[in-house]
Amino acid sequence: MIYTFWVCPVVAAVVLYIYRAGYIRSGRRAKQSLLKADASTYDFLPRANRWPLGIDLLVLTVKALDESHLMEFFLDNFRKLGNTFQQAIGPNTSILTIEPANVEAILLSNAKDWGLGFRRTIFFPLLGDGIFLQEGDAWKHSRDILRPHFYHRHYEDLDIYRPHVKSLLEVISTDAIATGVVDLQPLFFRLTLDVTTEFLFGESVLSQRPVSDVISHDFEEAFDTAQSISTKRSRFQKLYWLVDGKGLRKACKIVHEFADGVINRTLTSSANDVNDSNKLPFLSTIAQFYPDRDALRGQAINILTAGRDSTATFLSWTFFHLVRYPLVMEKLRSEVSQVDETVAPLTRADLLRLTYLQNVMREVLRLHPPVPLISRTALRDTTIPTGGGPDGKSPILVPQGMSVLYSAYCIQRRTDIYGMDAEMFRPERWDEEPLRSRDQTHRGWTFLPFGGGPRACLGMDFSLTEGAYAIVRILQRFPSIKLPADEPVYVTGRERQAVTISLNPADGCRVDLGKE
Ligand code: HEM
Repeated sequence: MIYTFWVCPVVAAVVLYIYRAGYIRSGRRAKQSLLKADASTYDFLPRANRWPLGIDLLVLTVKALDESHLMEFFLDNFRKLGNTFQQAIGPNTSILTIEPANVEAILLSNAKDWGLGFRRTIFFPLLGDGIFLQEGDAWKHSRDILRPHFYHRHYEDLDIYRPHVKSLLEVISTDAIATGVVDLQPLFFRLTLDVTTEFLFGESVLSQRPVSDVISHDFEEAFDTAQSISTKRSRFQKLYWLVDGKGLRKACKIVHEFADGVINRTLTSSANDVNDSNKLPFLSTIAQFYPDRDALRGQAINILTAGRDSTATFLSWTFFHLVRYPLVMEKLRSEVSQVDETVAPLTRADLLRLTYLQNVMREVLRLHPPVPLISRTALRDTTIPTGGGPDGKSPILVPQGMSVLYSAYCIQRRTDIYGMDAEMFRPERWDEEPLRSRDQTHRGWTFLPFGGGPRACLGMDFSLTEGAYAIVRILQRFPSIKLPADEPVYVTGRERQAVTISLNPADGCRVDLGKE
């Protein structure tokens, strides 16, 4: 088992040392703060681990990861322990919650008390200094600079997606020639890479090309490796440095060299095209704010990561569900047959009018949010509003330095919020009360695939438009798409899942294109 070294004695000794030091410090601080705050201490929260240092929890977590059932494991813990509990693994004690009120406080009303914690240290070698890892004024500056590039008028006509979705349809047809069965997942990753690079650099890397561009494929491989090592590191928190620093450095070097090459090309061709500043690509416009090349590369890789992975994952889960729910597929197919690109090019507004499609996308994001778990770390002693005390309703004191994790995946499967059929893929639920009447953006902090508050996803509309357009075109081009005969079917949530930077179907998204 690849994670066996986690429990080797040397690691255990280091963990024990740091754990004791950390525990004593945070315990002292918590007691002092309690004098000031009318909140109950986290000590009384149900605990996911029983053994010291959370060795039992560590073993179970590693097993769940190995079996590709990590989110199911989290969900089981919430069902056993309640909506807010604590867990300790090694030196890290954290609180996990699926209370909408706690999420609202952390992301919005009390956001000033919360920071990104270890995210910056762990992901910096790959992502560099970009919006995902910045805080305070640096983050606000980036957000102000990047936000205007995401206005929907830039992609209202869908021109940015059109050629790449066309290439995707061609690749799917070619791949399907032999058996009629295709794994869409890797193809979606290339589609979203091509779209995002076009969006950022004004010129796509065209990774879907049949004669593969070796450099862009090396980049994809290195990008995946760097993300996977960084994600493993994030699970180790303070002990992140134990995980494959050499592999990470090697992969990051390839990613950075690739990004530098594309950035150089973009800036050189923009310099030759100074007359039409409206046509300057995203990157060239932001380059004036980031004369330092490392900073510019950082922003570019941040957007590239966000733009490629989550949208590809979202599309994979969409087809994963559609082929398993033929009635939904049929209803959706009937709706998308109302629009026809050969009559007039589709626009974003046309896609928004396809209401069943919008419901299907919401339902996919509910059951399989690409970012299933998010953490914030207390910048100072603070509280979350509910989950503590004997009745489980009092505020909870969170000492400075402690992390609170919320899981959109687990909140969005709560039966008291979504009904007893919360585990079922049923897009119709979005037309029913009370979901219909919830506010569109955060649905009362119970629908959080794009986060919330001031750091909510900047690319939400861009990715939903890309996803909607790709779904429509695939269904129109391949009207007989279905589940391959030999494909296993599990109850939703029991399928194998891979958790890297985003949540993916671990066995891909195989579909049978049937007779065209
Ligand atoms: C289905 C697709 C997507 C999902 C589910 C998603 C989800 C998220 C989530 C949950 C966050 C908040 C993270 C946090 O609170 O720590 C976020 C932030 C962000 N997303 Fe997305 N995202 C998607 C697509 C995109 C795309 C396509 C782009 C850009 C091309 C993008 C750009 C960003 C940026 C820049 C941030 C950082 C915002 C900040 O820190 O101020 N996202 N995304």
